Amino acid sequence: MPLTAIQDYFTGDHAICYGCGSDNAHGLQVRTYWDGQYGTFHFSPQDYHTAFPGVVYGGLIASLFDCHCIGTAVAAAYEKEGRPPGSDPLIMYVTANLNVNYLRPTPMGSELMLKSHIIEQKGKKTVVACTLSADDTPCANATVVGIRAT
Ligand SMILES: CCCCCCCCCCCCCCCC(=O)SCCNC(=O)CCNC(=O)[C@H](O)C(C)(C)COP(=O)(O)OP(=O)(O)OC[C@H]1O[C@@H](n2cnc3c(N)ncnc32)[C@H](O)[C@@H]1OP(=O)(O)O
Repeated sequence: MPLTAIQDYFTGDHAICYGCGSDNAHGLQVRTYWDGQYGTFHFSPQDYHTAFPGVVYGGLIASLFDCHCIGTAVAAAYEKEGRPPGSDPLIMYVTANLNVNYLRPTPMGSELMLKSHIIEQKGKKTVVACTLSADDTPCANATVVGIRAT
């Protein structure tokens, strides 16, 4: 597991994203740790992240999937090119498609774990799959299509 998340290499205009920008004080601060096979991210929902009593808001879950999977696509692209993360020329992806399945209510009060992996890397398109678990129980999964922007 790397000590530095891929998003910590993003600077300037690439660090303002609501989901993962380190310069966005109001953002979610998604951080993706890529080990060459899986991307991992832990998130603890706050009281205001609720949908109804005891259950995490689904839109928040979609946002976590979005930035974690795009971070996974970026990290995997650097690896595929045999370059250190963050090295020039900068690699960035945007989201073309985000598909979420809510499998069961995601409980408030537990740390959430997102685990992602690459389904496809072809040309400028990368497809990433991800599962979100609470207390080792999968609560949602997603597929994200990322398109290389830079
Ligand atoms: C400064 C400038 C750089 C900025 C760099 C960003 C920096 C950021 C830093 C932080 C990171 C944040 C991460 C947050 C993630 C977001 O929130 S990003 C914001 C939300 N997303 C957007 O605003 C994207 C809006 N959409 C677009 O700009 C364009 O539709 C896209 C996504 C670039 C694709 O357009 P395109 O390049 O013309 O794509 P095209 O050549 O037609 O298709 C390429 C491939 O993608 C597939 N594809 C295209 N669209 C779709 C789709 N909707 N569904 C499925 N597949 C699709 C095609 O089928 C094709 O597949 P193959 O035939 O190659 O197998």
